[in-house]
Amino acid sequence: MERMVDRSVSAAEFTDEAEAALPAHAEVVVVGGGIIGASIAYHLNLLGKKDVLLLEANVLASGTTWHAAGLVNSGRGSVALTELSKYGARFYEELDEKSGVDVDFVKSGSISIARTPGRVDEILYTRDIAEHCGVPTEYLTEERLREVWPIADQEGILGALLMLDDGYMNPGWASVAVTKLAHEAGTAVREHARVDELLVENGRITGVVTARGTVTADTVVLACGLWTRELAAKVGVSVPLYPAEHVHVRSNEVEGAVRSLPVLRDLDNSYYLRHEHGRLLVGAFEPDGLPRGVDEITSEGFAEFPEDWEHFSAIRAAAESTVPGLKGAGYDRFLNAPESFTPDSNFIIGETAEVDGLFVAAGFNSQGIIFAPGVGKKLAEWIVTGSSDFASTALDVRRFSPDQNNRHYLHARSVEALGRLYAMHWPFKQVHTARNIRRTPLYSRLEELGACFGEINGLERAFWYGDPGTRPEYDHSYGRTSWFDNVAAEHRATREGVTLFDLSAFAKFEVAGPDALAVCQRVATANVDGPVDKAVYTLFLNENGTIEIDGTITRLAEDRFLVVTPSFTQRQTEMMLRKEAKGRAAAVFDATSAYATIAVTGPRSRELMERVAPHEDWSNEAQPYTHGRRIEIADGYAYCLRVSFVGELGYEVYPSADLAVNVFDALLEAGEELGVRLAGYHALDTLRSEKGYRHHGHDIGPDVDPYSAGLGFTLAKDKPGGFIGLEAVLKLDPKAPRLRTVYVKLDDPEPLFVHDETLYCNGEQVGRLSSGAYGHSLGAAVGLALVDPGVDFDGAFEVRCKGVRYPATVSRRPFHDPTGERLKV
Ligand SMILES: NCCCC(=O)O
Repeated sequence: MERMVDRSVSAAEFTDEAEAALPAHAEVVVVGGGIIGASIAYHLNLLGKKDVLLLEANVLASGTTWHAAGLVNSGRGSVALTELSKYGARFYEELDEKSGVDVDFVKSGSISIARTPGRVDEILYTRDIAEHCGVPTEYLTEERLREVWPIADQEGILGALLMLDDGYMNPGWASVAVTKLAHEAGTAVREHARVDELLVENGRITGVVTARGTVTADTVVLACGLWTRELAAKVGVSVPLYPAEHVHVRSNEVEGAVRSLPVLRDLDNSYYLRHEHGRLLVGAFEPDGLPRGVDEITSEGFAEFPEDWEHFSAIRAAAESTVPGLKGAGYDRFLNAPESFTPDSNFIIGETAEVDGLFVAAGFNSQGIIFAPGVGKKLAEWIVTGSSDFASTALDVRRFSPDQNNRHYLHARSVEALGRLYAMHWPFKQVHTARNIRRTPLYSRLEELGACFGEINGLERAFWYGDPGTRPEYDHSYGRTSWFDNVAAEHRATREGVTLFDLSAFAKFEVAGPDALAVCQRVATANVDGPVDKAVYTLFLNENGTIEIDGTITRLAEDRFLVVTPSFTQRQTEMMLRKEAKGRAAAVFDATSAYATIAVTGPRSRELMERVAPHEDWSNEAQPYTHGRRIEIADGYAYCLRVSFVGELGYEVYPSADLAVNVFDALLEAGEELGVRLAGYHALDTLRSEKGYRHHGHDIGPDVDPYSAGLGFTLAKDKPGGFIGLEAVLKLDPKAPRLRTVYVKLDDPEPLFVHDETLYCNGEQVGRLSSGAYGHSLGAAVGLALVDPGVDFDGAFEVRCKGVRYPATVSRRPFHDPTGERLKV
């Protein structure tokens, strides 16, 4: 039976109810009968949700799933994603037996080959992370590669990593198998039931309207692939994803193409090879993808685009050069079909900011098969418990700016989205499409002054500054880059003199009105009922008691608060504040773009402030640490907070956007004699790593509770009215946290941290680096780690970087200024 790319799969395989009338109500409606929707429904059933309805516009698996290549690949760039893919690989291995459907899972393993030294570094990092997660790997010698992939020409191959538990299977039948399991566990399945509208009342989802009638629901999950954006947009919900062409072709029979042949990824040449019936499938992840608007997709199911051999020619040439047997074999199928891609190439899951009870799982960037089981499980838990419990920050639907949902922007970005999967994942790698869309008020000035920009959340930020007279450009490496010394100089200037950082990307909200205090008290763990002009560092928890956001709240007046949080939590912060403000006498105003934020930082920052704002008293008494005030500065006024994210004396100045350039220029001019320098986000990261300040999305997130993060001091458990997550927190024992946050420094000054390195104590794995950077003052890589709480602090520590274990020093206290003296001078 020809089952790959099979268009005959349907719920008819296991039920005759697929065309039956729709129920009037379901507790959860899952929209989309592909493998993602099926997995969500099934995992909901496993958690005890039995009233689940799965709606498919066409027949099962007729969206993106049918033309997937069915690759099962657990090698990922982070522990969080590897845990999800590991779950997927194990799930598929058992799927035949569990479901009674032959999904043809072949545990062949998969190999990533490296043709450049940088790629060798990358696969070594992938191996470190895999092994951290208990995923077996083998770094192949030339001889072993010849043994497992005898039909490849090894010319130009510098390294190869075999992931032993990987493989491939039939995606359409896997989708049927999972839907069948869900059906047996309680899910009602309906085909030819396209959802046309979502019903929303008072900010909450109440149901769906389909071609076959209306179904009311408490929760709706959109798992309908590239159609998700348009459906969500109908109710004002932003889900930025965009379709692009994705191609795989199948050769005629090739000698040596056998079932047991591992999937081969030639990442540097942007293609993969997998066996199929004695033939080879060649799949393309070309750097110059071809985006297509939804209006170009004319078919509701089994959508395809025409063959385009010309666009495919570079991939074909590369594949035929690696596998000489492919040359002349000819091809019997060219499959070109749409998949959906997101602006940052991570998929999109979670509850939407705009509509309560409306969840999303879409934009899988061609990785839907491997992630379907893990995402199904995690999203089902999220729905049932009300919040995520894993490191989902980088996947959360709320991470985007609403502007990133613009179709012109998405089209431009999607050109590179496909290729990003196989492109080098250099540390600090930047996107090159759809740039300069959102800029801070200081952007042009910073550009003139040599800023090298990076993009996060669609917003340009100054990451580092080039030498005068040069045009700063990123080069990339897993080792030291050409701009390493520039960052070092910015770092040292901050520790020793004074620097300016443009931190205008911060999300900023004003909460005002008689109930403003009540709103802020509910969302914040800290007690913000302090004196006017006092800033408080706080966490925002979810009901499960883990961390959603961190930031500062400053009381501007009795009834007015300034909430400042990380840039990519802007939507989430807004959602939390608005939810609490609902029905209360409080207004929430998103002031993110209304104000710039200029951080004036370093031991000489006071001197600079004295010069630029001479009418103010800059003594410690007049403005102690963590206090704010309105100051007369340059040619106007601005709010000024005495806080710091780098561990030095410092001020954050918040001029209105229209005054920002004036204030910035005045700071530069006044600072000239003091040797003021500009500094960017990379220096910010090196500085805060030495100081041990947590970075949201790495050291803290929904997988970490306040005690594990070492942030128990932010919990005002006795404050009137409590806070979101208090009940869950009260169940935790502060003296016996689940994990512990510690500070780690390598003894050897040479190696660099990338992400998620494994920490060992006395030879045993005890945790991982949650973030790290080069500590230019300390002269070595430095970071934070989440470790087993019982770790032996007197033990011998090591950190694994690219397969080598380096001795490390682990401390309970930050390495830089542990008592905070430098902040309070
Ligand atoms: N959908 C194709 C997946 C490609 C890969 O996992 O390498």
